[in-house]
Amino acid sequence: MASSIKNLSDYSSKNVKDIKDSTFAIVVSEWNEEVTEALYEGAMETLISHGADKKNIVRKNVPGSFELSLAAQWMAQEEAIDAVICIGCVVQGETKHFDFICDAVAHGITNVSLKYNKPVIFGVLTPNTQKQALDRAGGKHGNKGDEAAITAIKMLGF
Ligand SMILES: Nc1c(NC[C@H](O)[C@H](O)[C@H](O)CO)[nH]c(=O)[nH]c1=O
Ligand SMILES: CC(=O)[C@@H](O)COP(=O)(O)O
Repeated sequence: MASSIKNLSDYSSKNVKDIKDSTFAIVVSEWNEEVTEALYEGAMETLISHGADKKNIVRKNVPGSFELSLAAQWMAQEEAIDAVICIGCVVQGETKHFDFICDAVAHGITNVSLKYNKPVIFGVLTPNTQKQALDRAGGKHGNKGDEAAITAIKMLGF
């Protein structure tokens, strides 16, 4: 369902797990920093508003979204981490580079979650334009960071 129809920040909080003792790693890509910082803030606000303790949330930065998979693995292998949230924004350019990054990150993050048997959330925007990115980082279509955080919480309550 397109974000234009379902706002990324609209979700049900029914039966959400108590996460006061849950630990989260948030890995943030530095590419498109204006967007990824907004996504990070959305994810943090959502986790805290649902009862997460700031001392149980660790943030790590990576240069770009392509590096999210390895960083997610480094965090997921830590027994103390219950869930990993990956934050990035890959904007279509003139070449196929966009396709390779998006494909690598989607598959890489999925593989980490399956390997370590814990939620590793794909909080990565893949817009065609910077405007589409901003619309999904706290703009008219909500905040992908909110969606990523509530997804992590719901998966912990599976
Ligand atoms: N163009 C974007 C990139 N490119 C950088 C790659 O993610 C990677 O860091 C580089 O290829 C070296 O391995 N990254 C983004 O996150 N967003 C982009 O729009
Ligand atoms: C997703 C990218 O790496 C992209 O921004 C690079 O732009 P270009 O394809 O024009 O080199």
